Amino acid sequence: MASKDKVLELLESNKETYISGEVIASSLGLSRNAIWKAINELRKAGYEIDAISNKGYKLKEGNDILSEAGIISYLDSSYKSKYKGSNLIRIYDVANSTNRIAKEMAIAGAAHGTVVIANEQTEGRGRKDHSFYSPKGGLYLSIILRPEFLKTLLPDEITIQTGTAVCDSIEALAGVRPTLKPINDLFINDKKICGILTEAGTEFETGDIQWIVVGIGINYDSDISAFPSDIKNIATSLFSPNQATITRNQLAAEIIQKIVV
Ligand SMILES: O=C(O)CCCC[C@@H]1SC[C@@H]2NC(=O)N[C@@H]21
Repeated sequence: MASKDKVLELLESNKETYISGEVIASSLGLSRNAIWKAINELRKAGYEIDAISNKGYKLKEGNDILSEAGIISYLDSSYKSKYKGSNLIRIYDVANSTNRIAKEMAIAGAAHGTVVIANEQTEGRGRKDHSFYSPKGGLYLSIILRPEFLKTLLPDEITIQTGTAVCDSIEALAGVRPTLKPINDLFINDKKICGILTEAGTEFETGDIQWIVVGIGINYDSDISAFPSDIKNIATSLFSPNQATITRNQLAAEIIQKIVV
C-alpha cells in the first residue's frame, strides 16, 4: 500500500482527533518527511486536511472522496477485519461499467464480497440491455457474490434482497426510505433514484451458477437538471449537488455490509 493510502487509512479511522506527524510516522514506520509528502499528495487529490502545530493532522469534516480506507473506516468490526488489507475493494474515478469489471474479476476467480465502485461510468448498463446514464454525482457499485454463501440463487430474489438492502441503508443514513418497485427500481416521491442489475455466470456443462454480480446505481448528489430530457423528469437524486449530509464512503460501507453476508 502506498504511503499516502496508509496515512489516509489512519486519518479516516481517527476522524475525531488530531494525530501528530510523529505519531503517524512511528505507527506507520515511515519518516516524518514521508508523512509530510503523503499529506501533500492527499491534499492534491482533493482531501482537506487540517494541520495545527503541536496537535497534528485531522481530516476536515465533509470530505466526500471515495476511497478504500474511507469505506473501511465505516464498516463494523467484523467487516473491517474482512476488508482491511484484503484488496477486495476496487475504486475507479471513471469506469466503463462496474458490472463489466466485476464480471471479469469474478471469471478470473475474485472472492465473494469483492466490490467495484466508480464515481462515473461511460458504458453503464441497465436491465434488458438498456444503457444506464451514469454521470458524476452518482454512486455506482457492483458486488461479487459466490453461490455457496447465498440462501437463494434465484436472480429476481437476489435483486429484491439487494433493493431492500439499499432501501434500508438509505433509510438508516439519510432518514428517507425509498420505495422498492419490484423488481429492480427504487423510487423517492415517484421518481427513480436507483436501479439494480443482477447478472450471473454459469458453468457450461452443468449449468451451475459460479458467480453473481449485483450492480447498484444510485443518483447520490446528481445534477438531475443536466440529465438527458427523456429521463430528467422521471429521475431524482438522494441529495442535491454538494448538499449530501453523509459521505459516499459511508453509504457504500452500509450497503456492502448489508449485502455481503
Ligand atoms: O435501472 C436498471 O435497469 C438497472 C441499472 C443498474 C445500474 C448499475 S450502476 C453499477 C452497475 N454497473 C452497470 O453497468 N450497471 C449497474
